[in-house]
Amino acid sequence: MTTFNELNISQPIMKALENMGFEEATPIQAETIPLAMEGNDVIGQAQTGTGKTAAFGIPMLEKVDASQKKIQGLVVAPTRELAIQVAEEINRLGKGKGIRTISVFGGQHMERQIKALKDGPQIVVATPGRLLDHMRRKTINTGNIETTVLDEADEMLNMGFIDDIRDILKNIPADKQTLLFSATMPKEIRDIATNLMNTPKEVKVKAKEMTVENIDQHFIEIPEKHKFDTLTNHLDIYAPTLAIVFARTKKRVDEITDGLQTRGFRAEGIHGDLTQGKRMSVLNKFKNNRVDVLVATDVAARGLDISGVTHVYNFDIPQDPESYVHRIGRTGRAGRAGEAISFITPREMAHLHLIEKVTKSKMKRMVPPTYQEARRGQQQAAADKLRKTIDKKDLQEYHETASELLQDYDSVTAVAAALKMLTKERRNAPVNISSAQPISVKKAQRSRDNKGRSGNKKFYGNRGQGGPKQGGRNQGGRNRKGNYQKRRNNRKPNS
Ligand SMILES: Nc1ncnc2c1ncn2[C@@H]1O[C@H](COP(=O)(O)OP(=O)(O)OP(=O)(O)O)[C@@H](O)[C@H]1O
Ligand SMILES: [Mg+2]
Repeated sequence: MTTFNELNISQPIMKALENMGFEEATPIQAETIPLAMEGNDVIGQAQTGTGKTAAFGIPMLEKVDASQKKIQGLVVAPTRELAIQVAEEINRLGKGKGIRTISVFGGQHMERQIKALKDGPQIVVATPGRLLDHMRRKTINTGNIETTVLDEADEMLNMGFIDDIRDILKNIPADKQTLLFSATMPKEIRDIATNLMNTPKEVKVKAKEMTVENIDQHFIEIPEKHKFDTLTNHLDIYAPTLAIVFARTKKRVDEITDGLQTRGFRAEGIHGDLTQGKRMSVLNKFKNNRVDVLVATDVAARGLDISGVTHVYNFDIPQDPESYVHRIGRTGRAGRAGEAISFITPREMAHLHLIEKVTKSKMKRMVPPTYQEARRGQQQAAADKLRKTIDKKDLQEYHETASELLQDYDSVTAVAAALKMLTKERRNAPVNISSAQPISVKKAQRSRDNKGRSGNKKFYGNRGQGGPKQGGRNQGGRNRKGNYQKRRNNRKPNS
C-alpha cells in the first residue's frame, strides 16, 4: 500500500486528492508517478478502472508552471467523450494549483476552440484528428509542451490513427517526455510505441488476468435470432442499475435501441454517426440515471468511467480480445463489483475460447433465461417496490380502504392485483434485428497476425535505420511515411 504522501506530491494536489476521496495510490499510480516525475518516458499498463488517468495526470500537473499561460501538457485520447472526461479529471486534480485544462475535439465549433486555445490553458486534452487540424493551421502552440500522454495508446496506434500520432509527435520536440497508457498493450503495438519514445520505462502491473477479477464473466450460447429476447429477459430478471449493451455495427445499435424502447426500456444508443450534441446528451442522461440501458458501438468501449454501471452485455462478441477487455471494463471500476454477459452464437464458440486464452480469464456458461423467469423478475421488482412502501410505515390513511377491500376479496387476490398494477408488463412486441455474420476464429486470428505484420512492415521494414528499442523517436519510424494498412475502415470516426 502506498500513500500519496510517499510519492512527493505537492500540497495543492494532495488537497485535490483528498477532496476526490482518493486515500491510497493504486498500484499503477504508485509505480508510474515517481518514474514520470523523474522525467522518464513511461509505458504504463494496468487493468481497466485502476486509476491510470491520475497516474499520468499527477506527474503532468506537477511539471506545469501555473504562472505561465502556455500549453505545457498534452493528452491525446481516441474518443471525444474520453477527451472530455480526462480533461475533467485533470481539472479536478489541478484546480488547487490554478492549472486550467481544456478539451479539444471534432464536431465542436472551430472558432470557439481557437479562442479557447488562445485563452492560456496549460493542459490540452484532444482527439487526434482535431488536434492535427489545429497543428496544421498553427492555431495551437506546441512549443512549450513538456509532457505528452497517449491515453489508450494501443487503440490509437493500432487503428487508422497511427499516422496521425506520428504526425502529432513530430510537432513536439523529440527530447520531451512521452507517457503511454492502456489496459492492453499487444506486443507488436508496444514495439511500435517504444520506437516513438526515448528509452521508456515499462510498468506492467502484475495481474493473473487481463480482466479485473471483481467482474463476474458469463457467456450465453445462443442463436442469433434469439439474442434480443434473451437480452430483454435478462434485463427484466436482473434489473441492472445501469447497463451497457455493445453491438457490432451502428445499424445494430439503432435497431437494438429501437427494440428496447418498443418493449418499454429506457434505452438510448450511442455511435459515431450521431452529432456531437446527441452523443453528449445521451451520455449525460445515462450518467444521470435518466436512461438505464446504453446501447453502443466500441466508441464507448475505451476509458469511459461511469459510476454505477453494473452490467455489460456483449450482444455481439467483439473481434479482438483487447476490445473484450475494454468493453467489460466499463463495469467493476475502482474495486466495485460488476457483471459481464456475452452472447455467443454456436459458430462463435471457438472465438470465445480464443478470447479466454488471450485474456487468461474464464467465462462461466449461463443458461438463457426464459420468458417465465423474466415475468417472475418483473413481479419481483414490483414486490420490492411494495416492500419498500411497507417499510416506510406511513400507510395509516389507507387502512380503512384496505379493510373494506379484504371484506370482498381474500388477501392473496388483493395483493396480486396490487402487484399486477405495479408490474411493468412489457409489450411483447416482436423485434427483428438484422442478421450479422458470426465472427470466426480464423478471421480474428488473421486480423491479429496482420496487426503484427503491418506494424513490423512499417517500422522494421528498413532495419538499417533503427528498429525497435534502438533509441529515440527521431531515429525510428516516426519521420517516415508508410502505408499502414487500415485494419477497419469504419474505425476512425471519433475525432
Ligand atoms: N487512488 C485512487 N483511489 C480511489 N479512487 C481512484 C483512485 N484513482 C482513481 N480512482 C477512481 O477510479 C476510477 C477509475 O479511474 P480511471 O478512469 O483513471 O481508470 P483507468 O485505469 O484509466 O481505466 P480504463 O482502462 O478503463 O481507462 C475513477 O472514477 C477514478 O476517479
Ligand atoms: Mg483510462
